[in-house]
Amino acid sequence: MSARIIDGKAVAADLRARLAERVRVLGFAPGLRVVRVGDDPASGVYVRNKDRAAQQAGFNSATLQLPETTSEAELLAVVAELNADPEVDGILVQLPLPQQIRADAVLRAIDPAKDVDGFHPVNAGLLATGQPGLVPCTPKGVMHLLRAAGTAPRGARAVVLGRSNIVGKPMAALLLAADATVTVVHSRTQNLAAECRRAEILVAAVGRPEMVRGDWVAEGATVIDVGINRLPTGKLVGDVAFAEASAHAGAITPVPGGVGPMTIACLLENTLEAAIARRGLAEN
Ligand SMILES: Nc1nc(=O)c2c([nH]1)NC[C@@H]1CN(c3ccc(C(=O)N[C@@H](CCC(=O)O)C(=O)O)cc3)C=[N+]21
Repeated sequence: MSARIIDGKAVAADLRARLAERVRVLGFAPGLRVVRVGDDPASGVYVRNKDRAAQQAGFNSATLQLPETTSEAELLAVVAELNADPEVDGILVQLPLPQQIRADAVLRAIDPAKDVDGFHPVNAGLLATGQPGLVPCTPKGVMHLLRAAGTAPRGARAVVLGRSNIVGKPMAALLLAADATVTVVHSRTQNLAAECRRAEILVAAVGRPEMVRGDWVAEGATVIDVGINRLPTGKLVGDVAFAEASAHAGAITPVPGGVGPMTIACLLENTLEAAIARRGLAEN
């Protein structure tokens, strides 16, 4: 079998167009502020793509660039200012942060109502308990991709490879909320390949280039590759060996052009949701 390719770029463009239309109807520009400390290379492309997407969809978006030497207190002061600014609906502090700053302390300082990354413990807890809140962008984007691929989670065996707070855990919670039978596997799991081979939906989010081989993929499975790894050669690859996996999967996301663009579109979706909720508006 040769898998259908799930076109994340197209699904993201479609979502962004629908968000732009909702923003137009609402008649104001939702405010997004991204805070970047230092210049971690993983964040560079992301910040540029996000700024362009936000402007095009009618958002009021800006990136605050702080020096690598910024102290935790200084960053917390910036967050407090953004929390207090009525024009700001969404705040995102780029990770990773320099080592003198405790990421957990910063994430906890963001107003949960403006936490468009969905990383605040309040939003994580709301998701874990099945209550409405802001949901992390990457797993939210994966749910959109499954819908676009025609893969229904209900009753399906889903395996999530990776257990980070940013992707793995919220991904498992979303799949569970959508009635999948969810298994989370990780670096200490015995016989990873066999566990993955049981999956009808396989989400790879470990950050290890091409770790998932062809024989880890069940015939006809839907494979979602969250990894974005740059090889020493400069080539961008996912956590899945794409060519091998495509020989078994029914549908698969590419890297680039899969989950990455969805993360950005969902950041805008979250910012719009936050703007509507914070301002006490309803859409009709
Ligand atoms: N608080 C926080 N939230 C994040 O969501 C966050 C972060 N920090 N720090 C950095 C990572 C990285 N990240 C990406 C999102 C989209 C693409 C993306 O759109 N990639 C394109 C192009 C990639 C390329 O050409 O280099 C693609 O996959 O097709 C990449 C990377 C979000 N991150």
